[in-house]
Amino acid sequence: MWRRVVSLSPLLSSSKSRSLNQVQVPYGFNACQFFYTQVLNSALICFIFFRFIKLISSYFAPSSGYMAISFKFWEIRAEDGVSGARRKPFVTFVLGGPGSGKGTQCTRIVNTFGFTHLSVGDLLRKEIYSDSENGSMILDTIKEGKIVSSEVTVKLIKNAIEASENRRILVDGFPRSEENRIAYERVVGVEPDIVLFFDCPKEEMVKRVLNRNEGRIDDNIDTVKERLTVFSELNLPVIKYYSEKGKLHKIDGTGTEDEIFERVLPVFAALR
Ligand SMILES: Nc1ncnc2c1ncn2[C@@H]1O[C@H](COP(=O)(O)OP(=O)(O)O)[C@@H](O)[C@H]1O
Ligand SMILES: Nc1ccn([C@@H]2O[C@H](COP(=O)(O)OP(=O)(O)O)[C@@H](O)[C@H]2O)c(=O)n1
Ligand SMILES: [Mg+2]
Repeated sequence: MWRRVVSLSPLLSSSKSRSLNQVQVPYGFNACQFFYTQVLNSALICFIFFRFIKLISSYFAPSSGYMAISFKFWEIRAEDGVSGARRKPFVTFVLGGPGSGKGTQCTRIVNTFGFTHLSVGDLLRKEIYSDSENGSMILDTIKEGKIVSSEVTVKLIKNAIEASENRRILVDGFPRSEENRIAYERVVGVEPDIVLFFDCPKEEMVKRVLNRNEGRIDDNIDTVKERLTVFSELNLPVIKYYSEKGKLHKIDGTGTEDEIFERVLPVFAALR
C-alpha cells in the first residue's frame, strides 16, 4: 500500500518525500511516513487547484461581475497581497443629459449590485466647499453650465477610484466631452468596461431639473438651457464613440423610476 502511494505520486511529492522513495521502504504499516506523504500530496494538490482558480479568475474578473463576486476571496487577496497589486476595477460610466435620472438610477444600482457611486458633479461640488485652490473656478463653471477642465476632474476621479475598497465603480456624469474622455484614458490608462446612457427628451429633463429642489446653483432655466446645449455639442460625440466601440447600453429614460430600473437590471444581471 505504502509503495503504491509513493510510486504514483513522484510529481506531487516534495523533495523530502522523493528521497524517502529512494530509501528502502519496508512493507507493512508505517503510519508516520504514510501520513507525511499524504499531507504533502494533499497540500500540493490544493495549492495547484487554488492557483488555477486564481489564474482563471484574474483573466475573467475584470470584465465579469460574476467572477468578481464568486472569487471575492481572491479579489481581496489580490489587493492585499505581498506584491500590493490591485486588481483592475470594473468601471461603468453613466451618461445622460441633466435631469435624465443618472443619480437616481445609480443609487438603485448601488443597492442591488453593490457598486460604489462616484458622482463627478458631487466631487466637484465638494471641492467648492473644501476651500481648494480650484473652488471658485469650479463654482463659476458650474453656474455657467460649462465643463470644468479635465485636468481637475480626472484627478478627482482617479483619487476616488484609488481610495475605494470596492472594485465595482459607477462614474456618474463623466466623460462629458471628448476632452474628458481622452484625458481619463491618458491618466488612468484604461477605458470603462461598460457605458450606460439614459436617453430622455429635453422637455422631460428640464421639468425634472426645475423640480429637483436640492438647492443647486445650476438648477435654473438659464443654466439648464446652456447645459442642454453643452450636452448636445460635447457629450453626444462621446456617446457615439462608445456606441461604435460596442460598450454603450442605451436605456430609455422615460417613465417611472421603477420602469427605468427594470431596463437597467438586465445590463448588470448579464454580468453575474
Ligand atoms: N423617472 C423619473 N420620473 C420623474 N422624476 C424623476 C425620475 N427619475 C429621477 N427623477 C427626479 O428628477 C430629478 C433629476 O434626477 P437625477 O437622478 O438627479 O438626474 P441626473 O443625475 O441625471 O441629473 C430628481 O429630482 C429625481 O428625483
Ligand atoms: N465631468 C463633469 C461633470 C460635471 N461637471 C460640472 O458639474 C455640473 C453638474 O454635474 P452633475 O453631474 O452633478 O449634473 P446632473 O447631470 O446630475 O444634473 C455640470 O453641469 C458641470 O458644470 C463637469 O464640469 N464635468
Ligand atoms: Mg446627477
